[in-house]
This record gives sequence, structure tokens and C-alpha cells, in this order.
Amino acid sequence: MNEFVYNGQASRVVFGVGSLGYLEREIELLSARRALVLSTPEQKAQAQMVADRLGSKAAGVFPKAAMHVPIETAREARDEARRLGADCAVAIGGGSTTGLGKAIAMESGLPILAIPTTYAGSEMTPIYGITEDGLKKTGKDLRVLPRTVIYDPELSVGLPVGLSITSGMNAIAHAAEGLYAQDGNPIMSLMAEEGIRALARALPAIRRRSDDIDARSDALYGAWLCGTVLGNVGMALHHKLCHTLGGSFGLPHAEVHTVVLPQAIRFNADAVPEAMERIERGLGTEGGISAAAGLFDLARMNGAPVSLRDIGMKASDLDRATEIAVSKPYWNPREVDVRARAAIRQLLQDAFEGTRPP
Ligand SMILES: NC(=O)C1=CN([C@@H]2O[C@H](COP(=O)(O)OP(=O)(O)OC[C@H]3O[C@@H](n4cnc5c(N)ncnc54)[C@H](O)[C@@H]3O)[C@@H](O)[C@H]2O)C=CC1
Ligand SMILES: O=C(O)/C=C\C(=O)CC(=O)O
Repeated sequence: MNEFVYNGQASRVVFGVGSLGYLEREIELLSARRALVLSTPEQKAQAQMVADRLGSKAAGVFPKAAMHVPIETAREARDEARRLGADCAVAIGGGSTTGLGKAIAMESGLPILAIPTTYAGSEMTPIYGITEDGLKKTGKDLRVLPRTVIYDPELSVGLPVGLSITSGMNAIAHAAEGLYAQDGNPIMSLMAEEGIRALARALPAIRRRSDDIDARSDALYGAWLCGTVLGNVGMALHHKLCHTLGGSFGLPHAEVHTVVLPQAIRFNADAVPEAMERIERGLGTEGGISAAAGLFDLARMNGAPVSLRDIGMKASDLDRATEIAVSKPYWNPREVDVRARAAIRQLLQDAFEGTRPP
């Protein structure tokens, strides 16, 4: 076994159907007295339900979280937390709401309790993102890692099937890239393979019956594992492409991950055969279908988009996307620099057309 460094990150996870019932206890364990409850406008009712449950321990509800954390929203939420005398924030929702919690924690040091209702995995990472003047800035800071995470599968039952599948693919992407990260380690590889296995089992079951609580539990368990991998090791080409396509061309986050993942995995496959074996074992396609094709099939067979064209990309933007992706690349096992321009352009063309990898 190669040498490695493993940094455990301190967060407390409470998992299980009905675990929202432990919310008050968990707030007390944070030594907090008044929580500001955060959500998107679409999940305001869920946030209000959480606030009602907390009674006098709720400072208020701030239902204005938005994708990619606009700086104006972050400032307004910070002011509101201060005005209401909140000493912790409860973020109920997906990566956008957790991201807003992180923006508050960055400045104020307020502890965040996250209640994830998608599979994006942000609750397990110290990665933050804030958008100012149309530019998204991301970074890592341990202050933003939620102190407590409550995973209650009942709260994710309302996540529409389409978003459940693409969000699950977003989680799988964290695990897949964690398997070949420069700073990867055997513990994260175990989690990554198991995370892919749980989601590959859960997504078809959710497609069949969106209120299948066992499948919703499996999916959240997978999201937890995959998010932990993202939080502990570096991202590579796939995430760079998604951040380019999402940040500079406005494509929707989970969908873009779903479309790009099979193509990015195909690009890297020859450089990292062990990672491919683990992905195939997780998907249950070992010995038959390649990791890249298995990921493509998982998305397509569950009704998710597989082409950039179908999620709003313009063919005329592919050249510019290639330039951005190769100009400041993340570390990747197969080198990505200006000499790889033609191969990256072809990758994006395949993603644009939705070509099934061999
Ligand atoms: N910092 C990190 O480690 C990570 C950050 N992200 C960030 O998170 C954002 C994307 O997060 P997502 O979770 O994909 O989407 P999201 O948080 O934007 O949610 C998408 C929509 O689904 C709704 N929704 C969520 N859960 C629901 C439920 N159970 N029932 C009904 N509706 C529900 C939301 O209210 C929203 O309208 C991006 O900005 C991305 O950059 C994503 C992954 C990791
Ligand atoms: O692309 C992802 O799913 C992972 C990380 C981010 O989205 C980073 C962020 O913008 O918060």
C-alpha cells in the first residue's frame, strides 16, 4: 500500500427515518439557543415546519437561498441572523441552502446544522462557493463544515424524481473522482465504492416509486459517503468541466454533472484502471460494461439527460468552454493542459451529443 495522509473531519451525523425528531437535542448539543432556519423559497413550508417544531428556539425563517449563493443573499442572511440574535443556523434543503449556511458561517463563525434533502453532499464538505458580479468563487475553509447533519429520508421523499436521479449522479461524481484523486487514500476509496453501490441501488428504485423509503434511505446514505469523499480529497477534470459549464454558461448543476460524468470517466479510464474497477463493482457492471458506459446507462435508463444539448448548451459555445477548461485545469490523472485541447474538445462534443461511451 502506498503512503497516505488521512485527515478526519469532525462532524456529527444523525441518520434515520424520523431523525428530525432529534433536532432540539442536537441544537442543545451545539450549546445554541436560537436558530435561524434557512431554505429556498420552494421549501419555505418545510422550513416553517422546522421552526414550528423548535418553538422559542427558532429565531426566524430565512427562505431566500438560491443556486450558487449570490453575495447579496448571503449578506442579507448574515444581517438577518445578527438582527434576530441567532446563535446557530439550521439549513434545510439541497446544496444551495447548505451553501447559504456556509456563507453565514464563514463570516460569523455561527455553527451550522444541516438537514439535507438532496444528494449533492455539500453538508459533508468544507467547500464553499459565493457568486459576486456573475463570478463564482470557491474555496475550502473548515469553519463552514456543518457541525451536525441530520439525515432524515422522510424529508427527501418530495424531491422530484428527475432531480433525485441527477442529484444522485452528482453524488456519484464526487465518489468517482475521489477514487483517482491526487490525495486519495484507501479509506476514501472504501467510502466511494460503497457510496456508488448505495446510489446505483437506490436510483432505479426511486424512479419506480418515489416514496420508497428504503430507497430514499439508501440514497441519503450514499450521498453522505460520496459527500465525505468530496470533502476529504481533491476534485479533478470532471468537476472542473462542470464548474466551467455551470459557472460560465449557466447550465443546471446536477444535470451538468449527470451528462459530463460518463465522458470524463471515459477520458481518464486508461490512466486509472483500479478506480474503474471500483466504479464497475459499485455499479454492479464488472466484467461486462465499462465504468463510463455503466454511468451513462444508469442516467439514461432512469430518464436523466445525457446530452448537453438537452440541458441548454449551445454548440457555438463548445470551443470557449474547452479554452476555459484547459486554461486553469484542476490536477487530473491524465494530464490536461493546452496540448490536450483537441481531446477535451472531443469530450465536450460527445457530451453535447450524448454519445454512449464504449
Ligand atoms: N460546496 C459543496 O461541497 C457542494 C456544493 N454544491 C452546490 O449546491 C448547489 C446545487 O445543490 P442541489 O442540491 O443540486 O440543488 P438545490 O439545493 O439548488 O435544490 C434544487 C431545488 O430542489 C428543491 N428541493 C430540494 N430538496 C427538495 C425536496 N426534498 N423536496 C422538494 N424540493 C426540494 C430546492 O428547494 C430547489 O428548488 C450548487 O450551487 C452547487 O455548486 C453541490 C455539491 C457540493
Ligand atoms: O461540483 C460539485 O458538485 C462540487 C462542488 C461545488 O459545487 C462547489 C460549490 O460551488 O459550492
